[in-house]
Amino acid sequence: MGEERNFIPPLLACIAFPPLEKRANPRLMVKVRFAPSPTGYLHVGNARAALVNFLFARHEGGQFLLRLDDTDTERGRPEYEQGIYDDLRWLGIEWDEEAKQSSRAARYQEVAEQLKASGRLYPCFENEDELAAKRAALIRRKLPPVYDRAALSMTAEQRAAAEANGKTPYWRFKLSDDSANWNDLVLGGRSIKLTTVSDPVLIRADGTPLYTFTSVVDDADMGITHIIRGEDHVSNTAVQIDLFKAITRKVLPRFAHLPLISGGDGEKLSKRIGSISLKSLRKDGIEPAALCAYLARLGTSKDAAPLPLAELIAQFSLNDFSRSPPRFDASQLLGLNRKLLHHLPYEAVQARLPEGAAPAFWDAVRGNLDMLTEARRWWEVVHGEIITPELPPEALPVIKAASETIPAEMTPENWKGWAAAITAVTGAKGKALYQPLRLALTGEEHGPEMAPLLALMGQERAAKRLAACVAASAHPG
Ligand SMILES: Nc1ncnc2c1ncn2[C@@H]1O[C@H](COP(=O)(O)OP(=O)(O)OP(=O)(O)O)[C@@H](O)[C@H]1O
Repeated sequence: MGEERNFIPPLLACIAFPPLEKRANPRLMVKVRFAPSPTGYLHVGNARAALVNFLFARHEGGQFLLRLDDTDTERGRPEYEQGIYDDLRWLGIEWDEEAKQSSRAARYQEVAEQLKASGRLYPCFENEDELAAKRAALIRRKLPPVYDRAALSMTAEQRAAAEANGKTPYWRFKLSDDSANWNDLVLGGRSIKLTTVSDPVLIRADGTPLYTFTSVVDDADMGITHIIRGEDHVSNTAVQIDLFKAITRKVLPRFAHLPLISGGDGEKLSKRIGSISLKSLRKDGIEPAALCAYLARLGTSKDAAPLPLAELIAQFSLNDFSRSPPRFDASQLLGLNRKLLHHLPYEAVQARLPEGAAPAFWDAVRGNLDMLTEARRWWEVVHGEIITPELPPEALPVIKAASETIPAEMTPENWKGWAAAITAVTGAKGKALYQPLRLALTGEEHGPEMAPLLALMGQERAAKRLAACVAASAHPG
């Protein structure tokens, strides 16, 4: 883990975090966790949960734990696990500690035995059909479909008889008769009467523990002080608070439930169906810093701004989050990506530019990129080949005059004088002058400023392109 913790993506290498021990006040140590299941590649909703936990931890000088909920052996896969590490590192999210639920089976077993001994975990034998029939009967009587605890009143003989008949019990947690109250740091005050909730199943008939249980045991054991997660977990919270009190005397963690992000069309995101994954955004050329800046402010009262991670940490507050669910807006993310690229120094992108690209190239093109991958196209324009365009007859005099007046050396300063010389020969100005020239020299209608591009392209290449354009336009097809 040592090496992994020190990994800082090149883009963020300029931002130094003080070592944890210098920031932390052990008495008030905040500790949060991001607990994804490796059942698919992280999507933007998961990334937001991870980022908000990370920003909160760093803002408070606390610790950030990455905990893999890897008990779903059917859907979990090693490549998804690797994907989680890769995606978080790509975003610049470092974790201080790592845990895996798959290695904690003995501990879950131990806590389950304690709950059984105290009578809070009881065996049940009803199958799905029997439970569905009970629920339907309650609904017909207009009563809430809460489990009737029939299994709790079984005698030892009845249990033994059920097991002798080949039934294996699964285990429910006996909820208390109280209310679970919490002051949600995003949603506000919440109170849920536990008598309106069914006793949750914590252990399946095959002995494997369920998320509701493992998550509480881990949060208690690992000293989590704040549980920041998506609103999809809010229905678990009342039960988990009761369970937490049953297994430990520790202080309850605080809760913050963030409204879920929906897709561009309002659809629900899911790892399992591969919604807007970080992997695909990375492949599309989105900068991790742009995604962080976008997600840090999504669903908050603040406007998105292309801020570096250190600034997002400094300005972070859970109070900024609104209670309404935000939508993922790809065009806003792209806008931030663009703004961010414009300000990135050469050193931050050098490794991802085409081989041989120097600072002058980056300075010439960066103002014109939506994504860094587009730099390759401009590299071709200045150092490679373009498709020679065919121009309409009225544009030909400009190109011919350009060929005749081309300066012996192509420097950024020569561009204005050259354009004036073409005007003097043809009378063409403004769009009538610049449009055909740009097309003939770059093959593109729009792009970065011509002066630095031409200097990079060089006199010889420019002259060849003008000649080829004259030939192609004079003999179209
Ligand atoms: N659309 C979403 N918006 C914001 N947070 C989300 C969204 N979906 C999941 N999360 C949060 O991401 C974290 C990781 O959750 P989890 O691994 O269960 O993801 P998931 O996408 O719901 O997975 P799956 O599709 O496999 O059920 C949790 O805190 C969860 O609340």
